[in-house]
Amino acid sequence: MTLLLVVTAVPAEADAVRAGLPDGAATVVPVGVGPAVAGAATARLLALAEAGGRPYAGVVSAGVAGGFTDHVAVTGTVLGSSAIAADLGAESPDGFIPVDRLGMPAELLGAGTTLTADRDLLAALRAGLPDATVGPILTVSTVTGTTAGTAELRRRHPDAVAEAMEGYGVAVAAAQATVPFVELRTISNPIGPRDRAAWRLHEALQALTVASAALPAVTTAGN
Ligand SMILES: O=C(O)c1cccc(C(=O)CC[C@H]2O[C@@H](n3cnc4c(=O)[nH]cnc43)[C@H](O)[C@@H]2O)c1
Repeated sequence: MTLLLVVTAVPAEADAVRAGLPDGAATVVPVGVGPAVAGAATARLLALAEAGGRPYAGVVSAGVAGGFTDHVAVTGTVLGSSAIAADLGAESPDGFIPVDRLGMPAELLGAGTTLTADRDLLAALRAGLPDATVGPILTVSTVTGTTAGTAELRRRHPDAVAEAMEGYGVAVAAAQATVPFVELRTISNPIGPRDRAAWRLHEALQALTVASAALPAVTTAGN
């Protein structure tokens, strides 16, 4: 039987996912914070599974996230239609330039700054989570924490529903291993001026447990 790999940033998120899953429904691993460490760790897990003759059927980047509150409420659930590397590029006097518009050779850019979720995995999760908000999820290396930063992201990505720190890195690892990818997040805080004390982590982790009950359907998607 092929298995699903669910990667989270921190152990508390992994525990929340496991609490919503039947035993053995997925391998759940906290791989660390940020796109680089999450991508590298996910790539290693995928390669080891493949080398062992038991490749994963899909990879889910799961956890809590900051939400664009015009799209989703705090404690709500979001599904990523794509993972966008929102701060990979260059600043200029005329504004931010995404890395795929810097004139570099295409072969150096992989799939570019936007990686689309696997259609079948996304459809399976949408079916199980009809109240989830679906849209692009931004991946940032720096948590947005000002009104100006929020407005700038909003201007550049008006359809984005949330930001987190791992999705794009995990998506790159999945794409290079040709394993389907999707991102599932619950909202712990609004994106905006930093107010860490107001994060509703406990409720977001509870929501993550509830949402994770939809994950077993993902294993059969597309088969
Ligand atoms: O301290 C705890 O108990 C605890 C429990 C669960 C999660 C955490 C985190 O610190 C999660 C970090 C993780 O969350 C994502 N995240 C959440 N909000 C945002 C945001 O506004 N902007 C970007 N990322 C966000 C991110 O993926 C982090 O890796 C602590």
